[in-house]
Parts: sequence; C-alpha cells; structure tokens
Amino acid sequence: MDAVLLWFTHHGGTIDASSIGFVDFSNAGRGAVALRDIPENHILFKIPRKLLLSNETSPLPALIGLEQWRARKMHIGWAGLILCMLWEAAKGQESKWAPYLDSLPTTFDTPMFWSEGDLEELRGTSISDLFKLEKLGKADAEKDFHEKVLPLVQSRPDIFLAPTTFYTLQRYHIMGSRILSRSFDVEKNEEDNENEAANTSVGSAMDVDSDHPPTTNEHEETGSDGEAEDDEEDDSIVVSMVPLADMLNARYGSENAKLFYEKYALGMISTKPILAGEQIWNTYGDLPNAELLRRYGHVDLLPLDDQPGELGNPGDVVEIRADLVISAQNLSQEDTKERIDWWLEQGGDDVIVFEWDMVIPPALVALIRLLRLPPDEFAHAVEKDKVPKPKLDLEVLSVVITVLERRLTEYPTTLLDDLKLMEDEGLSINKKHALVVRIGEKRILQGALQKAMEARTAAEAASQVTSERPRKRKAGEETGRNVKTRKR
Ligand SMILES: C[S@@+](CC[C@H](N)C(=O)[O-])C[C@H]1O[C@@H](n2cnc3c(N)ncnc32)[C@H](O)[C@@H]1O
Repeated sequence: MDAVLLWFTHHGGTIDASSIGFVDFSNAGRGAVALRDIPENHILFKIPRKLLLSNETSPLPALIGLEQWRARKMHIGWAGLILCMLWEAAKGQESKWAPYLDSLPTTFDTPMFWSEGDLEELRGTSISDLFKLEKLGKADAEKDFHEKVLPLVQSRPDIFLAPTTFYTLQRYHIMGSRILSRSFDVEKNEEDNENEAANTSVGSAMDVDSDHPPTTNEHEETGSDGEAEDDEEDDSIVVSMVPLADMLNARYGSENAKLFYEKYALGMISTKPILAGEQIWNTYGDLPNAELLRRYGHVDLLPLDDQPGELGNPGDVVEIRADLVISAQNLSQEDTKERIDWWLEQGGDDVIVFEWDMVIPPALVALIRLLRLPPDEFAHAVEKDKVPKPKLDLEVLSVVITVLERRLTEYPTTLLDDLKLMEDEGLSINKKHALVVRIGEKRILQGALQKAMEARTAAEAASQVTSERPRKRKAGEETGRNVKTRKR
C-alpha cells in the first residue's frame, strides 16, 4: 500500500492522510478506515483523470492507430481495456501504472474459478442460472481473445514483446476479473466531449448512477462497480480502473463515501459523518448475495432487523422462471406460447423476482391469471391491450403455493439441512459462500410460502362465511319490515 500511495501522490493524486488509512481485513482484503471523525461531504482523496487506466489514458490505442483500433473493434466491450492492461503489465516498472497494477489481485473467489464440485453447491440458486450466462460470458471472452486480441498482438511484434509470456488466455481472464470487480463507468468530461473525434471509447452497459451529491453541486456522482451487459458502444462512458477508489469495500446499506466527478479529477467524498475507527464503505449497489458472489467473490452477512439473531443480506432475491409457473399448472410450453409471447410484448418478464419482504409479486399473480383465462377472455384482453389485474383469489393462491413448493425442490438440500451444514467450522470458503446464497434464497421462498398459505386459509374462511351468509333480497322482494318513505 505504501508503494501505491507514494506513486499516487507523485502523479498528482491528493489524499487527506489525517482522515483515511488503508488496512487489511482478514475476511475482506484491503479496505479504508476513518482515522478521525469525518464530517459529511469531506474530500477523502482525489484521483486526477489522467491517472485512471482506460482506453482513453493508455497510449496503446494511439500507438496501434485509432483507425486500426476501431477497425478491429477494440473499442467495443472490455477487450481493448484488457489489452491495454496486459500491455502495461508487460512493460513492468516502465509502465506509468506499475505500482498500481502490482497491487491488484491475481486470484479470485468468484465461481468462474471454482471446481465443478464447488459449482455443484450452487445448484438451484439464482447464480446457477447466472452461471450459465457467466459461462457464455467466459466463452465470449475467449472468443474475443482468440479472434480480436491475439491476431492484433501477433500483427504488431514491434509493440507486443514476448507474446507467449504476457498475452495468454489465463492473464486475459485475470485482467477481465479485475475489471469485473473493480472498474467504474466514468463519463467523459465536457472538454473531452468537445474533442470526441480524438477519442476511442469502450462500449459498456455498466451501471451509471448520475444522482448528484446531497449537499453540493460542485461534483457529480459516478456509479459503483458493475458489469457490461451488452456490446453496444457508448462514446460518452469510459470503463476505467480508478486507483484508490477501487480499494474501498462495500456492505449492504452501509455506504458512507462515494466517487464524484470533477472536471480534471474524481473525488472520493464522505456521504455521511464517519466515526474514527469505522470502515469507509463505497457501494456496489446493495446486490443480492448471488450477484455479489458472481461479480466480487464475497457475500454480505448482516444482523437482520426483521429476524432477530439471524444473519443475512436484505438485498437478496429469488428468481422464478415463467416456465415453472407454466408447468406448475400442468400446462405445456406449446399451449401457452401465444400467451407468453403476448405477456413479453406487454413488458412482462420471463423471470419473476421474490424479494426479501416475501410479498407475492403482482407480476406472478397477473401471469397466473393470464395463463388461466378462458380463450374468449384472452382474446378480449389482447383486443383491449390489457394484462389481467393482479387479483389474488383462492385459485391463484393455490398455484402460487405449488410454484413455491416446486421451486424449493430445485435445491438438492432443504433449509434445515443447510442451517445444520453451516455449523461446520471446517467449511471451505467456496462451500460457505454457496451455503449463504442458498440459505438466503430459501428463507425468502419459505417465508413467501408461509404467507401464501396463511392467505389461502384466510381466503377459505372468508369464502365459507360468504356462502353461509343469508342471500341478499332483491329489490321489491317482501321484507316483512316496514320501509320508511323518504320525506320529499
Ligand atoms: C473494489 S475491491 C475492494 C478492495 C479490496 N478489498 C482489495 O483488497 O483491494 C472489491 C473486492 O473487495 C472484497 N470485498 C469488498 N467488500 C467486501 C465485503 N463486504 N466482504 C468481503 N469482501 C469484500 C471482494 O473481494 C471484492 O471483490
């Protein structure tokens, strides 16, 4: 850390060393702590934009030639930034970013690097679906490596020395994981935008939070770390490695500092008062544990306000695929294709998300009702362009219960099994992380199931009362009582 800080200040970075210090946490790597009480809106450190590492700041794209760079599509996705990082690392101590690159991790706890046995522990969880995507992501990255990066490397032996040492697939994945867990989306400043032609850009769909800071409009807030979701090119955003800002950890609901834009620098600024000794937390977006594990290789475990004595992540969610909602009603994909296509056209999703509040999602209720409509009513709904209202009745509640019960059987173990397994103190870190993800998801499913069962019991009791209640008399029917005539 000393070498990085020396390098940082040598290159124009500023840090309030009386307020912020960096320490090693046994379970979270490096992180920042407050050395004294810090008020809100205090600048902890500033990173000059030229110290960011990106396609914009690395000399590599210009060296290759910007036209070539774009012709080889190096400005799309992360391939360009990864190649810049590989090239800078290959320069060793001659790289402007040497002390920073030397300080970055080379191993990761993300499932991308897990054994098949450990991956099996994730069966049934949302991450197992995510992981299928991740595998595709990994395959895409490998395709990029072989089809875009290697040919470029091989075509310029004058620039890329010792290609078999420095430009390997393994190093490519390491740089990709560093970007996944540490990069920021950075908007270009106005000056850069005026000079757009001179710039290359990285296409990225990483989250950008453009809220303004609470007490000043001098700075503009940047988003937290995130992940590229598609390959669309967006010239106004540059995926960047931001030294020092990427050394802050994050925990659900704990953010007390954030990165803000200034014209020539990015500033890490406190967003709340921080007491001496407290950790200084950035935010990664209060993600569910499955997503935290996939991107960052850790999970959040906090005391839960609504479940005293229990630990978990209130950001957790469980996903239920629409095909499970179909099969739970003994319907086939074929029979329901037209309705599902229409549902998607109407903005519905093919995945329903249960959240920590365990409320039955209105989207699930509407989807169930849509699938149960008689053909003429479905035709009417299409004609009127109206998805059924999310009205919960006995019939729908029974389907919700079946859906939840079936979703729970997708895990090889029960919640009780998992809670017992968790007591084993000799668990490997990957197995423990997988258990935490499973337990969080199953708690939501079990809680939602209990709520749905209670609602069904209440609905049954209400329908009983209704059927026992005397029938309302029709107008004009003999009442046996005198009816007062209204005064005129
Ligand atoms: C942006 S970096 C933060 C700095 C990092 N701890 C380091 O040593 O440089 C993100 C990584 O920090 C770790 N991390 C962040 N927050 C954490 C937390 N609440 N618990 C455990 N690990 C955490 C994870 O390994 C994650 O991939």
